[in-house]
Amino acid sequence: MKYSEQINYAFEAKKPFVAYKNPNENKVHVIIQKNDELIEFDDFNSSGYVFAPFNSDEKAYLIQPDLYFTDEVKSFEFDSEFIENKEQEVEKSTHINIVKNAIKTIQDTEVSKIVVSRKEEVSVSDFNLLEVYNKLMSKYPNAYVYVWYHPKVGLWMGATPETLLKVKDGHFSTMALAGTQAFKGNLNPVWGAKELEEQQMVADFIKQHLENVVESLELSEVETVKAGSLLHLKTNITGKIHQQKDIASLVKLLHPTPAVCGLPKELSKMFILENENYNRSFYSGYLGNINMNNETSFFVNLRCFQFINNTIVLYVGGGITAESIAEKEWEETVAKSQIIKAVL
Ligand SMILES: C=C(O[C@H]1C=CC=C(C(=O)O)[C@@H]1O)C(=O)O
Repeated sequence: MKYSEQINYAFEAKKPFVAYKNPNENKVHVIIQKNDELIEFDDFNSSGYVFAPFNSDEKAYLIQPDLYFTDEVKSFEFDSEFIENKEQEVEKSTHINIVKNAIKTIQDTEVSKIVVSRKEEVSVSDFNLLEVYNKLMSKYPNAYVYVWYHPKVGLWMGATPETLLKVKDGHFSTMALAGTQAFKGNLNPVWGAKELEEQQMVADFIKQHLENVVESLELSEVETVKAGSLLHLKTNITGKIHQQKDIASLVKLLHPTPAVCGLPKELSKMFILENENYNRSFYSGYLGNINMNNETSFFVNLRCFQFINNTIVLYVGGGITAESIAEKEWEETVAKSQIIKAVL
């Protein structure tokens, strides 16, 4: 079956579906649900495709795999149109104020990191779902690239560099991803103290929280990874779990990770909910298949956007620590927004 035809068919017929491509894989996986029932996800023993929001108090959904197939991805050539960043003085000063507020909170309280994010709207006159999805796949081959649709929720797309949790045959893997700088041709650049510390906090958090609940755990050396035009720092964390049913507790421990929320988790989450001035919805939530082919693989919903009424709403954020400079944090979100705008 051809993924392009099936995606177009499901979208036009208003059937819930998801298509995704794993990092560095040359095939698209497609899951289509027969009816348009909106199924809430709250049982980690279920099987299908999970789409969960940042705030676990809001609803997560499951797409049932009534039809599941994979299809080869062809290679595509696209001209990259560059969408100019228009002046965003109001958005910029709002974001900078929230970042300054986060820095002050970090200086004055026990909070050590807060991820501050924002959304940005871009009007698109002729949005072609398949064309944009193909562009995302061809431009970001080492990302997890998905398009998710439910007629009662909406359309989301993204190309994320971050794994939340993978579990297969009693083995798990996750990652501590944080720190950002522009890629300028060098895959081994020098990293600043702020970025190294920010990433170390994420790795420490994951290690501390998982080591008491898993059978074994190993951390790799920190490495630099490329995500589109950006570089991040990453530690791979792998090991064994005691039992398959541990997946629920691992996800609850990890989500939202300090790469998208902060430290400590509850206080930084409270800051975000009180200060960001918008609802993150599914941005910085997680998504992926659960218990399909004996495998669960969840990714963090980053570098993503929603399509509503001829408008793209894209979501970007960055980790704030005591060392942050507000202006630079704004620029980091502008660079992250370009990853999406490059395919529109
Ligand atoms: C929160 C985002 O990125 C996270 C992942 C990698 C690097 C990040 C950073 O450098 O701040 C963020 O923690 C986002 O892209 O919206």
